[in-house]
Amino acid sequence: MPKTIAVLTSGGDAPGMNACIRAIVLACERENYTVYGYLHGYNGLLNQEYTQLHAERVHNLNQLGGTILHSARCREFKTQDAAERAAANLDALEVDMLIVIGGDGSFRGAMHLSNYWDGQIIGIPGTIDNDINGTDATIGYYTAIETAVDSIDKVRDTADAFERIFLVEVMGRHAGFLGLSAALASASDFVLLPELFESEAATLKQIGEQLSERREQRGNISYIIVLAENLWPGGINKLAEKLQSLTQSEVRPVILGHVQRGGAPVSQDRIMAMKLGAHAVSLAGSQTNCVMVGERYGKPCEVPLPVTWSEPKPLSDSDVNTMKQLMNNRYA
Ligand SMILES: Nc1ncnc2c1ncn2[C@@H]1O[C@H](COP(=O)(O)OP(=O)(O)O)[C@@H](O)[C@H]1O
Ligand SMILES: O=P(O)(O)OC[C@H]1O[C@](O)(COP(=O)(O)O)[C@@H](O)[C@@H]1O
Repeated sequence: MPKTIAVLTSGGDAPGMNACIRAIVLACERENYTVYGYLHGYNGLLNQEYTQLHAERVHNLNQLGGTILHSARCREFKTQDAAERAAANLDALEVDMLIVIGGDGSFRGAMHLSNYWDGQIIGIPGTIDNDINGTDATIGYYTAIETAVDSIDKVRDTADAFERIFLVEVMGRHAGFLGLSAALASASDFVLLPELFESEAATLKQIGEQLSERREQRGNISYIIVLAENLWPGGINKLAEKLQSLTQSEVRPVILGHVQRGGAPVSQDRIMAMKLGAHAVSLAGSQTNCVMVGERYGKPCEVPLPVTWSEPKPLSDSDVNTMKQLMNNRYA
C-alpha cells in the first residue's frame, strides 16, 4: 500500500546528511511513497513546516555538505506538550513513518515522540562525533576526520618552520573518536582524549616527559598535541599557558571548530548514507519500530533506539594501542 514517509535532520549537521535524504527520496519514489521533509529539526514538526520532496529536488545532492532540510536544536521538544503537538501534526499529514537523521539527542527526541505517536519511527546516525552505540560509524564522521587531518597537516608546516609546540582542538563533544582518528592519521605527537584522561597533573607530567625525551633525541623540533574539546578544565588557552611554563617554549593554540562540520562528504560517508537511507525506507510497513538503522561490518543493522545512548561507545582498542605505541607512550 502506498505510504507517506517524513524525514528530518536534527542536532549537529554532518556531511552526508544530504546524501541520505537523497537516498530516502529515491527509494520512496521507487515504491511510489509520498515523502515530506520537515524543516529545522524538531522545530519543523512543532510548526508543521515541511516541504514535499521529489527526485528533482534531490538532484545533484550527494556531494553537498550541510542539510537542505536545515537542522536545529529544539529545547521545547523535550516537553509532553511539544511531543503531542508533533504527533498531531504528523497525523494531520497522514505520515506513516518518520525518519530522524541525527545524533543521540535526536534519538532521545524520537523515543520521546514515540510515547505520543503511533506511527513508525526510524533513526539514522548522523553526527561527526561517532558517539553512537550499535553502529561502527556515523554519517559525517569520516569527512570530519579528513577535514581535521587536512588542517593539522597545515599546522604541521608552520610548526616545523618555527620548531614550535602546537595545541590543536578538535570537536567530538564528550567523545574522543574524532580526536583519536585525526591524531593518528596526521601523525601528531600526543593526543588528549576524554576516555583516557586521568588528571591535569598526570597529563602535564606525561607530556613533559615525552617532550624532554624527544628533545634529547632529536633537538628542538616541532610537537603537535591534539586536544579533544570540553576536556581541559578552563579550556585550550589554559592548557597552552601551562605547557608554556612547563616547557619554557612558545605554545600556539588552534581551535578547528565548526570547519569540521562542513565540506563535501567523503565517499565512505556518502555510501553509508545511501545504504542506511535506502534500508530505512525498506522497513516501511514492517513491525520494526523505534530502531536506529546503523552499519556493522559494512551491512545495515537495526538497533533499538535506547541502546544507542544507554552506554558510552568505547574507542577501538587497537586504535588506542597503536596511538600509545606511536604517540603518547612513544618514549616511555
Ligand atoms: N531527552 C530528550 N527528549 C526529547 N527531545 C530531545 C531530548 N534530547 C534531545 N532532544 C531533541 O533532539 C535535539 C537534538 O539533540 P542534540 O543533543 O542537540 O543533538 P544530536 O542529535 O546531534 O545529539 C534537541 O535539540 C532536542 O530537540
Ligand atoms: O554547533 P553547536 O551547537 O555549537 O554544537 C557544537 C557541537 O556539535 C558537534 O559538532 C556535533 O555534535 P552533535 O552531533 O551531538 O550535535 C559537536 O562535536 C560539538 O560539540
